[in-house]
Amino acid sequence: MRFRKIHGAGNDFVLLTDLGPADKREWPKEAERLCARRTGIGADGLVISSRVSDEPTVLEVDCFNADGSVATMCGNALRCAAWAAQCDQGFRTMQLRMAGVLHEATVDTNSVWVTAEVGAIEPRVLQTIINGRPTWFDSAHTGTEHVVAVVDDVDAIHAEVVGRVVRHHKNVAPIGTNVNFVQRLGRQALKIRTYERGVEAETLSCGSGAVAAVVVATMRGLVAKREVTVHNRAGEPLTVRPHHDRPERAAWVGGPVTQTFEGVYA
Ligand SMILES: N[C@@H](CCC[C@H](N)C(=O)O)C(=O)O
Repeated sequence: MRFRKIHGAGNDFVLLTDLGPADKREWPKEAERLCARRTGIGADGLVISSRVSDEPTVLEVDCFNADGSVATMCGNALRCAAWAAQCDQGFRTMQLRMAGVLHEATVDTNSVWVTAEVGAIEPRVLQTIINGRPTWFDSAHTGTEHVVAVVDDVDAIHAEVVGRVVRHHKNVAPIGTNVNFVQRLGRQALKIRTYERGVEAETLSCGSGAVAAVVVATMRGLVAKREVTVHNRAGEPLTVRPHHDRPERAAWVGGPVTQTFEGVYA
């Protein structure tokens, strides 16, 4: 089967497009196999994208985390799928459906933008000690579960260790959560580190996490209700801006997409 290895601002995926009817597999197991860093292709997730409508252009996009669990929203996977549709078929604007939710997408020269739905925001859902300091996390649903802590210095945090503890915290059981540590850099800039559920590790960037970070930072009055640049571990920032028509309910997230290589696997 042909695949693309592709990343959205450092969040990397194995991407399969327009599979034929014979290409049926047990996708959760396949995701685990393909995403394995040592024995597979290596990725944070497996993404399967198929065109289901021409007018308007609609892609059905499924995303599995590296452990085989289903991601109900993955901003970077959507951005990668939109990039590939532009590359293969020339579409610059399209809709993408993931887990039953329609997202808009626009492919510009240097950035691919998709929309994320903003749901419930809950302040202070859980607390943990970080570097000796009690630290609160707020939750923001951006198509999937995220908690966000605002801290002084994201680089001083052992994101992998604290992230794993918070991801399993009793207040977010049983489904758990993605965990974001955010530092304010100014009225329109944040720095972020994200521990991803389903990858069970820190990833280099997370689209829905960037939106959650901006939603929480806006609620706390730390950033302006405008475009915010979110600096991540990849050094390839994502930009989050309020949706023009539904600023409280949706946001655009945009940034680079890079294809690393293509291949064939058995
Ligand atoms: N990296 C993604 C989020 C992926 C989903 C997450 N791991 C989950 O299962 O909730 C993004 O770019 O949004």
